Amino acid sequence: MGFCVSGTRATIMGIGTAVPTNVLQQSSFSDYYFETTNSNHMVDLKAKFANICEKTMIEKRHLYMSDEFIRSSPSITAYNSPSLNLRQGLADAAIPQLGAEAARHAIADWGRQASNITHLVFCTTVSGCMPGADFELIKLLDLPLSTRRFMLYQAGCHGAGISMRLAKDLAENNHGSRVLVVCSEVITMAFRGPSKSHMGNLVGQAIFDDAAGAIIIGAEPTGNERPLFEMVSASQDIIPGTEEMVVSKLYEDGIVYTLHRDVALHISRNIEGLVKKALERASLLTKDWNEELFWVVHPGGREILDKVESSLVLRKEKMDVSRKVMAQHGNTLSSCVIVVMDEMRKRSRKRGLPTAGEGLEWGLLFSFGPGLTVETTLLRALHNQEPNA
Ligand SMILES: CC(=O)CC(=O)SCCNC(=O)CCNC(=O)[C@H](O)C(C)(C)COP(=O)(O)OP(=O)(O)OC[C@H]1O[C@@H](n2cnc3c(N)ncnc32)[C@H](O)[C@@H]1OP(=O)(O)O
Repeated sequence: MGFCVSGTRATIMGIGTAVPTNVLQQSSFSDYYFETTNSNHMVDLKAKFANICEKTMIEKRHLYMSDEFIRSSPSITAYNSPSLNLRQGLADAAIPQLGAEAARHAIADWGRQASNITHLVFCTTVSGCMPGADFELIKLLDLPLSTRRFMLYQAGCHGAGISMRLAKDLAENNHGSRVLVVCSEVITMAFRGPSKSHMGNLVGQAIFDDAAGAIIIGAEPTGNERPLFEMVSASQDIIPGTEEMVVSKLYEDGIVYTLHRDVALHISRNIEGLVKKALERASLLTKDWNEELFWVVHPGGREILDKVESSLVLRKEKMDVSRKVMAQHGNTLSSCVIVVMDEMRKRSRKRGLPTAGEGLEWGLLFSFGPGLTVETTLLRALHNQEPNA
């Protein structure tokens, strides 16, 4: 069983992910963090941080920075110390490396040669240099020098949504094009010690982590391509009056962000309207959002998933995949929803379901970022990639 591809619409033809090998357990992270940042004297703050870590429902996280690097970099473990050179040096290497690993998996999943890629959209929330991570990726993957590149720095957690929307436009308007989207994130720029007067930093230290995600997007699949999802529509909205909710600035001591207590509240108050808008735009008359839709929601934090779920009156299992990715990876910024999509199609295949979208045809992908900005992608799951499905 499966659904047919409709004409020239962009489809997702391959997905890949990558994480660094250094794994931190969340249950012991407060001890590790306060020890390595020489902050054990801040007893009350440490207890508060341990409580936040527990409430995240994250189990483990992956970190590009090694234990040795963290312990030998006092300018990084301080709350604020000039450290941009050191941070940028690490990001210069990490962002393309991790992105290339995810891209190799996506290309293998797609099944065609890297030389068939025509466009590259590279996105990261951290780092900034020219020639950039997109340029490095061309070298690492030996992509054609004529690959048309788009580099998005300081993209935010909604970066995958932006990149996919751009890739959709490219794929649908350039006959035969195959767009490689890479979202690569490491928290190297923003890892810092605790401060009593900056709780948003502490929340971020408890949830943000490293991962890369890559996808291949193209229209009009050829015989040997087996698309997973069709991208029916892709849109962006700002939630009015929320620009102070998530703010990230680059200083000489790295990226400093503020996370307001009410991020989840604002997202959940607006999500129903955005769902309706996306469905109406496609003239989709779904009545039961539990029975008829699959959900790929950015795991920004436990509270965001909880509140989105309750405001849309979704059954708990509808957010299972986002929760699993959050538990196993934390919030990996822009790459997170790609990891969720990958997990969903793997789980669907394992369970023998007919589509990569938990057996359903229609689904919504949401990524959230500063602004607050919401990227909404309406997906149509085509078929499972299991050869005999
Ligand atoms: C949306 C985007 O732009 C993209 C992104 O992904 S950015 C990241 C967005 N994610 C977030 O902002 C995190 C969302 N928050 C959460 O998931 C949850 O609040 C959490 C897991 C961090 C904590 O769980 P919780 O159920 O709220 O725990 P709770 O016991 O109420 O709070 C723990 C403490 O942290 C404080 N706290 C939580 N979030 C805070 C924040 N953003 N700023 C300051 N303090 C905060 C609480 O006030 C509380 O303090 P006290 O101990 O003094 O009471």
